[in-house]
Amino acid sequence: MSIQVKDASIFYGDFKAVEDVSMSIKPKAVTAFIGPSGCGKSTFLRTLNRMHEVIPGAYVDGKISIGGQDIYGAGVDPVAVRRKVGMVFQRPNPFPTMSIYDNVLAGNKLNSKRIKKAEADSIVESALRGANLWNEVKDRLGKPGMGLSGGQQQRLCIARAIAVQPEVLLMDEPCSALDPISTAAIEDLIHELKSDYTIVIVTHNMQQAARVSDDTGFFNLKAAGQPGHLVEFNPTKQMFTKPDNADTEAYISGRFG
Ligand SMILES: Nc1ncnc2c1ncn2[C@@H]1O[C@H](COP(=O)(O)OP(=O)(O)OP(=O)(O)O)[C@@H](O)[C@H]1O
Repeated sequence: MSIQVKDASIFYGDFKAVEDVSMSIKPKAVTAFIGPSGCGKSTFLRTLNRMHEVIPGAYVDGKISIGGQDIYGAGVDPVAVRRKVGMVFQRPNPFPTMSIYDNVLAGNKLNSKRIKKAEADSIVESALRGANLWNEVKDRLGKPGMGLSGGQQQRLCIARAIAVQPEVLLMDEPCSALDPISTAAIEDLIHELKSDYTIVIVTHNMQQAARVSDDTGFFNLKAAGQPGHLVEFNPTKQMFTKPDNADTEAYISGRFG
């Protein structure tokens, strides 16, 4: 599903963290957000599934539509939005007391009343296959999710996110806690997942943005304490070879940030 953002400004109480962002995110493609610390990448990402507003006093101005639906429209249930727009966080966060099997199903159990065993087994297998984890865990599905390596835990969290069949996957620095081999596994997975999902990823790693994304948005801050804004949004290839903006060029060539 495509995501259309029009004049979004994002607040924490009186503090405007992000100002006037407009962009069009393509369906079944990977879009990366880059930019220096504090420019509002994560804040903006969390507005795409209404996670921002769980912080008291936090709100969004402007319009955000996903697949044509205004997700902040009157009567829209934020829980339904979050079901459609899944999220994977920086640190793998499997539920510590749950088995691998139950971790994958955690979202489904919240959403629906009862799932038959055969259906549950099939959801678990296809989500774990989708997350490239099945072969590593199929013989120990009843063991705790916490017993996996960091990279496996992150793939388990991706399996949990895709088990509810979302349309969009948001990833907030999904590799920042991982070693290079696990990072490569997640990047390969992102590449495969984009044939089924619209993926938006925040990353500090510009090489990663260049490797995994089709489009890139560069966010920046005019000065500390000022709101972040979107400087440039372009196909990744162009962004990393011939950016439109001099500040983008300075950032990607490592002159600041
Ligand atoms: N819960 C919060 N309450 C108040 N202000 C916040 C909160 N979370 C973030 N901010 C502020 O909003 C601004 C944007 O932060 P955000 O974490 O979105 O930036 P970022 O670009 O993702 O940074 P980083 O790359 O360091 O993760 C910062 O000024 C930050 O201090």
